[in-house]
Order: sequence, then structure tokens, then C-alpha cells
Amino acid sequence: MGHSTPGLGMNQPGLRHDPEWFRTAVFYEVLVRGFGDTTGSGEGDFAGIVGRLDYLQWLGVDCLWLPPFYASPLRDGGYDISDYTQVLPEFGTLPEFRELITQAHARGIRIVTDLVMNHTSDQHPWFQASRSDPEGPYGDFYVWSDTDDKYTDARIIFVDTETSNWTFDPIRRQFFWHRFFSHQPDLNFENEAVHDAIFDVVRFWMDMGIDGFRLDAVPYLYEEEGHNCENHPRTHAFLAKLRAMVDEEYPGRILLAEANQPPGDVVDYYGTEEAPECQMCFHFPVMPMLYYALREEKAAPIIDVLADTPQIPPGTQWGTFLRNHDELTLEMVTPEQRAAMYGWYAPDPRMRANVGIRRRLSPLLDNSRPEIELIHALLLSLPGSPCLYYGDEIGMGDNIWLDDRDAVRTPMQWTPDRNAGFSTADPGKLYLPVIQSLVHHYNHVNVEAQIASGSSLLHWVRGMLAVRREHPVFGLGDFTVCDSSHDRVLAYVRTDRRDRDVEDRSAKAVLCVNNLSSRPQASTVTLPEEFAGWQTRDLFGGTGFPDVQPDGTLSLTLGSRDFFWLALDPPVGGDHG
Ligand SMILES: OC[C@H]1O[C@H](O[C@H]2O[C@H](CO)[C@@H](O)[C@H](O)[C@H]2O)[C@H](O)[C@@H](O)[C@@H]1O
Ligand SMILES: [Ca+2]
Repeated sequence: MGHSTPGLGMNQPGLRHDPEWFRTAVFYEVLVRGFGDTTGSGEGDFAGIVGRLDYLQWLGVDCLWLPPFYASPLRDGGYDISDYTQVLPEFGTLPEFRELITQAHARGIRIVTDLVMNHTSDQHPWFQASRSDPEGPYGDFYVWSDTDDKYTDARIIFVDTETSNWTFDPIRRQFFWHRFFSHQPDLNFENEAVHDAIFDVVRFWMDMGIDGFRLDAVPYLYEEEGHNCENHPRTHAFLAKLRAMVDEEYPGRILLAEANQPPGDVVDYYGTEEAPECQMCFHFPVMPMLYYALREEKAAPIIDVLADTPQIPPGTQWGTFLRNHDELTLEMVTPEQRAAMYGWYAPDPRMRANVGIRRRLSPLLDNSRPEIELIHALLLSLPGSPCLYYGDEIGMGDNIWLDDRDAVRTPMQWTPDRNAGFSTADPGKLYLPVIQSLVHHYNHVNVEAQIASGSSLLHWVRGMLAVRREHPVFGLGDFTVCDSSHDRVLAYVRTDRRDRDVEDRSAKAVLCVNNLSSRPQASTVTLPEEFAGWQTRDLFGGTGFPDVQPDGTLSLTLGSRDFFWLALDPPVGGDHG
């Protein structure tokens, strides 16, 4: 098996100059370990991604997000870093990583990596020095205490494994603070030397050529007695300082916050006009509501969470997603919604992890093609830049018999051959076994088979990304919910209010109508007044649909889990820009 995707010879346009590229981009999260093994080690490597860049370009993604590939004992998928400026030798070398950036950029694909600032591995030399030499230069790099009864208002995040945020260190004979695993001590952001050390890490990777950072676990940087130790004002002050440095030294690079917080708290990570922080934040609250709405078969959960979401500053963007390398987190839903979602989506307790569900998209939706299509249609048309998770474009399965979140981190399935074309290693040597479940076996769920079949999910996803790319309104447009006569039908208009060139043929406005019901539904939707009398046109086939009525209504009939994306065009001869 070669390490490229045959038949996808692509042109190499290079990066286009667009300081706001992230506002219309499609992101793709890919684990270096899981994409392609070029050495037969059983683990993926940088060259394995390079060999698949033509595939990613063909698919239509604009930016890769690479979770940690740095030196690590790998007790938390690499989020336990033991050296910020070294890469795991099994993944390759720094020059090979640089080559990955070069090759991606040549294809117009940007690269964002993870910046894990809140904590390190306990194997990091900073921690080793801190525990053994309290008076030394690293003595104050971590959060130490003689007792374990400080900051008791902070919740425990990894409830499956941890019983306290403090662990006693027998060497220093003090407790150290950790918001995650007990082998991940939190850095002490009260210490300015920690800021300097982190800034050096940022410069190191930005000098290497990356296009930005996802800021891992960013709400937890600062602690204070009597505070829940999340979203602390000093965390925001530090982020503003980081952003100022990045803007000054690396203009155009982005910061993307991973802040699993309610909408009103997440928006704070954009900062203010005077003190901007991140250009993007993942929208954690909307994600579970997409799944909730699908099973409740109601539009309200999505409408409500978006109504609770404050406006974000000009020039910024949400990051939206359906799945990622973690559990499908249910931290942002009510206890009643959580109970319902566990019942619908994780009936077997093995499917749960911490406060969430450790399953992939396709198994979550019982491999239902209409549901997978509808949830993608929502992801790609609601406000935000979507981030796909590797393998979901072919409907890859999961393995709940593996530990923790490894359930959703198995090798990418390229072909029906040995190890799904991921590696030539002895199958027993793979970092995780490939999926061989009845429904999602790599024999039939693989890229090669889906490229060969024009009606595959892969071709469908690619087609959706192509349509989205043609119409910047999906990234840049306003969002207005339309009243719908049926509570199972979610309708909204995206409107591009920028000044436009006359040659610009992209849709100025798009009406998106989604039937969340498993049954066909007829609905009359009411558009904003400005669209009364406008014409409608299907964005996929160009077919004309009925005009919007003079009173702003439009009646549509949708099949089960069906959706429409209808361009709105001013009436011919009308006085509309
Ligand atoms: O580095 C520790 C963890 O950081 C991220 O965690 C996030 O994931 C948690 C669920 O797995 C979530 O509950 C929390 O709010 C997040 O910060 C990272 O994505 C994890 O893989 C990592 O273990
Ligand atoms: Ca912290």
C-alpha cells in the first residue's frame, strides 16, 4: 500500500492572502498518530499526513488542527507534554513537521496546533526541578500547597478518574494543583516566568510557520480562593497579553479558544476592542443541542441556545463541530437534557466517559445516512467555521472496548487492505486496532471504496463543502431565525451584508430549512420583511422554487430529515442591491 490517495492529483495553489481566512474556512482535526504510518511502526507520522494532503485538498478543507504531537509520556493522548519544543520521535522530526507545513501551505491548507498552557506532564523537566528544588528557578512554576483544602470551589473535571484537584508529592512533601489528571500538574500563572516560558513556546512554533494555536483548556489558567477557578479575570488579562504579542510579532496568526463554558462566558474569550483575546472560540453549548434536537425532533433547543449566544466582535468567528477527539461533552446541558441524551445516545454505560459520550458521529446516529446528512447540513449552515473530525467524512465507527477516549481515536480507514491501508505493520503492533465492527468494518467503510462510489457519504460531504465554499455568506453572513408554522422545522436566513462586486455571483442571502422530524413535514416559514416577493433557487441544482409571498411567507414540504438551502434573489426588475 502506498501512502498517498491514488487518483487525486491536485493543483497546488498556495495560500491565498486573506487576513480573515478563518471566517470562511473549513477546519479538519487530524491526529498525527492516526492518519498514516509511513515507517511501519504502527503509529502515524508527519509524512503520513503529507501523503494524504492531496486527499484533504480534494475533500475541500482549508485548515488542519493537529492535537499535540510533542514529547510526551502519552498518558493523556499527548496533552501531557514533557518537552514543548520536541516532537514525539515516532511521529518524525522537526524538519519533517516543517515539511508538512510547507506541503500543506502549497495546497492552500493552513495548520493550527495545540497550545497546552494550563499544565504539563509530571515528567516535564520544569516539574522535576520544581519538586526537587523548591528554592530553584522552577520552584514556583507550579501551584504548590501544604494542604489540600484550598480552592475547594473548583469542580473536578475528570470525574471518572480523579477525586481531588490536589495530589501529594512525596519528594517536595507538598500538594500540587491539577485540574485534569494527577500526572498533569497545573502551571502557576501567578509567576511571570511562566508567561515568558509559554511565550517562548509560542514563538518557537510560530517561527516554524504554523498559522495559529488552539488554546487547550484555557479557562483554568488562574486560581483564587472563593472563585470557581474558571474564566478568572486574570486569565483574560493574560490572554490579552498573549494576543498583543502574537499581533505584534506574528500578525495574521490566530488563537482559537477551547473554553467549554456557557455562551455568555465563552464570548469573553474574544476579549474587547481595547484588549482582544482570541479570533475564534469553539461553540461548546450549541454542539450537544444539535444532537438533542435530532432526537427530540424539535427546533427549539437549537433556537434557544443561539438566542442565548451574545454577538461576537467584528472580525471574529465561532468554531463549530459535531465531534472531536474527546467525549461528546454534556457539561453544557441541563441535568434533564443530559439524562435524555445518555438514554438516547449512550444506552451502554461503556459508551460514557466523564460527563459525556465517547462515541463517533456515525455510531451515535446509528449509521443513519439521512441523520448524518442533516446534522452536517446544520453544521455547515449555522453561524461559525465548521471543524470536521477525521474519519467522520466516511462515517467511521468507534470501539467502546478501548479505554477512555481511545474509543474514538482509531486509525483512519483508507482501503479494505491490511490495517485499512493505514500501516504495513503487523496488525498487533498498531497503536490501536482498526475498526472491525459489524456495521463499520474497514472492509467497507474506507476512503477507497467511497471514492469509487459516487453516492457515498464522502462524495456527499465533499459536495457540501464545495457549495459552502462557493457562498461566503455561510461564513460571513448574518443569522436570522424565521418563524416556522411547524415546531419540528428549523428555518433561518443567512444574509451577506458586505459591499459586493458586480461580478460576485455568490448568494447574497440563503434560506436554510431543516426538518428535524423523522416524518415528512409541511411548514410555512416567515422570512424577514426585506425578502418579501424574492425568488428562491436551490443552491445544489439551481432549480427555482416558489417565490416568497408578498407577506414574507413561503410554504415548503420536506421529507424525513430533509433540508433545503435556497438562495434568495431579488425579483427581476426590483430595486434591490
Ligand atoms: O489537557 C487535558 C484535556 O484538555 C482538553 O480537555 C477538554 O476536554 C475535556 C473532556 O475530555 C473537557 O471536559 C474539558 O472541558 C476540556 O478542557 C483536551 O481536549 C483533552 O483531550 C485533554 O484530556
Ligand atoms: Ca490552572
